[in-house]
Amino acid sequence: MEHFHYQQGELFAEGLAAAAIAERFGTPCYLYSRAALERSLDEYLDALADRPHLVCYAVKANSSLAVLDILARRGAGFDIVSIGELERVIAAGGDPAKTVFSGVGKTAAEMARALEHGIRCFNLESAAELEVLNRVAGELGRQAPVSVRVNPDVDARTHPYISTGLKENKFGVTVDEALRVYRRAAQLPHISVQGLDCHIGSQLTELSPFVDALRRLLALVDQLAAEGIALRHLDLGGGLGVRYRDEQPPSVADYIGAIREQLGSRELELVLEPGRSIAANAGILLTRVEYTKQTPDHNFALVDAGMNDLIRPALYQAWMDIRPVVPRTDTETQAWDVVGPVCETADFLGKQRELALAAGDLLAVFGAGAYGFVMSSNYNSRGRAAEVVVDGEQVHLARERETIEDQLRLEHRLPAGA
Ligand SMILES: Cc1ncc(COP(=O)(O)O)c(C=O)c1O
Ligand SMILES: N[C@@H](CCCC[NH3+])C(=O)O
Repeated sequence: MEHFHYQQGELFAEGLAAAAIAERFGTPCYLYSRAALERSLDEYLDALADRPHLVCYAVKANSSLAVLDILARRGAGFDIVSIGELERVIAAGGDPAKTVFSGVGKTAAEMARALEHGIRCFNLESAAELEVLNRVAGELGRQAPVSVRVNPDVDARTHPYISTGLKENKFGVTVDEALRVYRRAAQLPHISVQGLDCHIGSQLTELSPFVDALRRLLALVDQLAAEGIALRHLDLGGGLGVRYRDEQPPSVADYIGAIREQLGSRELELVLEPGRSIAANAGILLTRVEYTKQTPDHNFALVDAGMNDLIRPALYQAWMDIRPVVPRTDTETQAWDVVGPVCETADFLGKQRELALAAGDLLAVFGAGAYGFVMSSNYNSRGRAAEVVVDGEQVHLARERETIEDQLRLEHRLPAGA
């Protein structure tokens, strides 16, 4: 059974009516399905069960403590890009020893904290970062485990803002530079070379860019081995796409199958960093229509979720499915622009959507479990949405709706007389 499904004329999240959840927690509200999260993680774990592997869920996709907790209990490791994400992993019960640290701008303080927690690996993105890490590890009397993130220069054929593996992107180092970085790393006293890393972009809907990147990586693995630098793992990053509209991304099983075919009999542990493919379709955003406004050429449905709550449509012109929570039969279907209350023309969730709706109706935005709440902001002094997890017939509040008091708590007027 789908975790979000229509039954008796209304939307259910697992065993609960979405309308009742919206009533209880208010809108806008993010809703995550525990079973959906577990199922998507299991697809990775099952496909890799008979070979050395570590699935490091990319925390950036959805860093809710409740979500991390669910995935940690199910056996996930984590891919982090800041020390804040590591603190979340730890607070959620995740294991630092199963955590890899990516990102182009790690600070010395972040490195020190990650070393103290004993993370599994640093994915280095530059030669300069290697020197800083060696120094920090030396000061702490530790060995820092590292991989070098290679930018294989393959076209991920995705939105330009989320492509990361082209030579013009800021991520990783070229294959030639990687060789130099590994040679240097092998000589440094506080560095322990562990693996090779790459991540070529997000929302990939074809296998060929992954396979091309992997071939280039394996050639480098062989070259390093010939120089006496043996690697323990290969980290292929994340990036597998999901279906938002009519995309046809490969299944997790086919994706892993293609990787396994290239790996052949190599013993290397395979590390993956999936984010979107674990979380996107495990979440929806519930929002209520506050007003409708019809002009001679446009129908606007003004909803209570804005671009500050869900920025993907505004930022990438991303198409996300919008459906009524309780579909009506008493109004005709028309093309609606579903727009938020924020003072920006880009503040829309969807345009020209064929819907039958009226003020007061609830809408659900699908595929909102990844890069949804995590990219939200307080723009227009709006409080961030509540997050809840549905678990069978139970519902847990994962994050309270943010109030203006929460926002004001960190701020100060100038002192009197200033
Ligand atoms: C280094 C790294 N790993 C993993 C991911 C997760 O990617 P996705 O959510 O597309 O699986 C990202 C984001 O694109 C990333 O930058
Ligand atoms: N935030 C992007 C994905 C970026 C991936 C980050 N490495 C999205 O919503 O599609």
